[in-house]
Amino acid sequence: MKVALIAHDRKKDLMIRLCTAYQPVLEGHELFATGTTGLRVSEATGLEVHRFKSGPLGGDQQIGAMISQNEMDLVIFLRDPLAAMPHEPDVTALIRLCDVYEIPLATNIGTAEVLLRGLDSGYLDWRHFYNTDEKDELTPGY
Ligand SMILES: O=C(CO)COP(=O)(O)O
Repeated sequence: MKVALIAHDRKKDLMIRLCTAYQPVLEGHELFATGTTGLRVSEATGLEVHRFKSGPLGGDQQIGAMISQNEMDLVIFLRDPLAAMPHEPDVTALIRLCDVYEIPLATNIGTAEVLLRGLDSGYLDWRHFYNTDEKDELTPGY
C-alpha cells in the first residue's frame, strides 16, 4: 500500500513518535511525504520515504495529484488546527480529494493509530480492488 505522511510543524515530533512506534507496520509499505516531514521521519527512523516538495511549496498538491490518479491508499495528515497556514487552500484541497476518492485519512494521532492498526490487520485490503488496470475508468463514490 502507498501511505502518505504529512505533519505541520507543531505536529512533527508527534509524527516521528507515531512512525517510530509503528515502524514494523510502515516498513512493509511504500511511504511518501511532504519535504520536511519526510526528512524528519527518515532521519529519525531510517524508513525509506519518497519526499515531495515542502507543503507550502506545493507538496500537498503533489500528494493530491497522486490521490486523483488512484496512486495513494492511505493519508496520515497531522494538521495543526491552531495555526493559520499560508497554504491553507492546499491543505483543504488535499483533504477534499481524500473524500472525493474515498481514501482513508487521519488528521489526528488517535485516528492515525486506528488506521495503522487497520492497515496491519488487512482492513484496507479493499483498496486492492481499485488498484487495477481499469483504474482510470473507476470514479470511486460516484
Ligand atoms: O505544510 C505541510 C503540509 O501542509 C507539511 O510540509 P512539510 O512536511 O514540508 O513541513
